Amino acid sequence: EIDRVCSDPEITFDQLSQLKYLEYVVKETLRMYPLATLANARRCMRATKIGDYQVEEGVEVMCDTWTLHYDKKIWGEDAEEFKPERWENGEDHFYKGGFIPFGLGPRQCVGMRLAYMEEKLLLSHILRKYDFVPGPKTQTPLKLVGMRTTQPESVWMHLKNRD
Ligand code: HEM
Repeated sequence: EIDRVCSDPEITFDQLSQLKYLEYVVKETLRMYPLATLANARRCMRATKIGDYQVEEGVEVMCDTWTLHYDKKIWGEDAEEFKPERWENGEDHFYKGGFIPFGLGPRQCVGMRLAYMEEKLLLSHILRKYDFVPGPKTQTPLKLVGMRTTQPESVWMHLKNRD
């Protein structure tokens, strides 16, 4: 896909928008590894009821993004598998609010579009020249570390020249 769409040395914004499969890969990665889950906490400003739960003013409420992102009722029996194809029918195909790596609502991550663009741009430049190949030091599954944001403990990969 990248070879077909990005034929010039420079990669444009329009070309990035055409990289649909790469977008599915990025989304699927953010589903399986949501890296900033503590960021979408909220403080209740006025006592209210959410479903069966009474929430008092001042209480901090946090959604468990990890559980949501692996919920088989939303994603299907293959929720544990890395499957970019599941995004082919668009995001609206899933339960709204089931995918929240950037939070949701008026305070949703203001950098979301920039983050998508950066990830796609960087990956396209690398993948045009190299294949990622696992080596003896590659950690599988990834061991995540961190609290407010998480990242893999190590990411050892070999870059194999595609020429
Ligand atoms: C993959 C990358 C990123 C992830 C997963 C991420 C995730 C998040 C999450 C979960 C929130 C909380 C949203 C909520 O409360 O509903 C947030 C907020 C925020 N993010 Fe990001 N973010 C990313 C990249 C960025 C970038 C690149 C920028 C800026 C250049 C940025 C700036 C912000 C700011 C300013 C807020 C606070 C927004 C507000 O409270 O109105 N983020 N982000």
